[in-house]
Amino acid sequence: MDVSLDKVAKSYGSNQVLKEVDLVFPSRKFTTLLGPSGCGKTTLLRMVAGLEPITAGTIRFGDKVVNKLAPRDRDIAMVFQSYALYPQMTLRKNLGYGLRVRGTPAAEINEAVERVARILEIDHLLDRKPAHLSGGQRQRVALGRAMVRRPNLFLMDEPLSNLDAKLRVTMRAELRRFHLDLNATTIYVTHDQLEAMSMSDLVAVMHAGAVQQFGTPAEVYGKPANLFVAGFIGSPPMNFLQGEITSSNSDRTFMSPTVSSKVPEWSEHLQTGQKVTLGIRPQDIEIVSDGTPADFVGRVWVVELLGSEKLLEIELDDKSRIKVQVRAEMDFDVDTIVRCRINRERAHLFDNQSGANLMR
Ligand SMILES: Nc1ncnc2c1ncn2[C@@H]1O[C@H](COP(=O)(O)OP(=O)(O)OP(=O)(O)O)[C@@H](O)[C@H]1O
Repeated sequence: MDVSLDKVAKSYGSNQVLKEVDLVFPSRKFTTLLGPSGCGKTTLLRMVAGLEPITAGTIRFGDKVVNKLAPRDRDIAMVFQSYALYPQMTLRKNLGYGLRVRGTPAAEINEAVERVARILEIDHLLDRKPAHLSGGQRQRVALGRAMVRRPNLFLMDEPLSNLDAKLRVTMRAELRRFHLDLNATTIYVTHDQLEAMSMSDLVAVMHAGAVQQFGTPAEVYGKPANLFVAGFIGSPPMNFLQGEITSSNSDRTFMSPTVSSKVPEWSEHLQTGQKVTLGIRPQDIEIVSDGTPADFVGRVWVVELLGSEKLLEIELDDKSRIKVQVRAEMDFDVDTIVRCRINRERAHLFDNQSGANLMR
């Protein structure tokens, strides 16, 4: 069942927190709403759940308009940041709660609870109470409670944000695996781009109450629609440089006071004199040896070891800095002068007025 939003908007008084949003969450896909705090992701999720009335537009589950449908009639399961388990109940009771209040026969509840507990590998804990569980185990119980009912739609709002960093990474893989096993339509909210990139089939990048780009993780990373998406996705983040397009003969070049880089031949719609921002990821800059043509030259300002890579911060003449990622074996002392080349097939140029990516 697809979930579709058609010009869905939300205002609190005069404060418009969601502009007209058009989105389709495809059936059986794991789709993430990703964006910084306050961009409206939770509000959007709560509107899909029916917990928040919509100001304008239409929400459909399949062909059915659900604008006025009460949450309990939408056949959804929600998992929140706070697990909201019942402390006085055992896990078995916690997991079965949703079925019990619907009057499901005891034998059926038991079977469903045990099936889900096996999938989540918490079957040996069923007689314990939540206080005697670790954070990760509690999180699984919260997920299990949502899974027991086999809902049409899973809605999850930052379910991993209360876990420590290591467990969060483990749970990311587990959630992805649950999704592959259950194949239920899932809408997931997070501000953590690594979480979104690692788990999702599709990502809607949101900013200021609007969807900036909707695509696969590879698309939003490799072909960011605008400056916001380019800066938000990717770690370490993309470098941005202000400059303009110049031409001589048939060549066009991005020029700034410190950087000069030829522009790919296929980027035909760029105008001479156009003010642009060049975006380049630290992985897409290479340090070249003396004598090789370079796009810029700078001084190593600081070196950070990231594990199998090193991140160099290079200071240019105008004191601006560019991050360059190299293999950890490569040695660079601070204050060394280095020559750098931009991989121009991977560079992006953004219009300074609209922020739109001119290279798409
Ligand atoms: N009940 C409310 N009344 C008034 N304004 C609200 C209400 N709920 C949310 N807002 C405002 O709507 C905007 C979007 O909030 P929302 O919680 O959807 O953002 P978010 O992207 O989920 O952020 P976060 O990750 O911090 O929860 C914020 O500016 C918030 O202050």
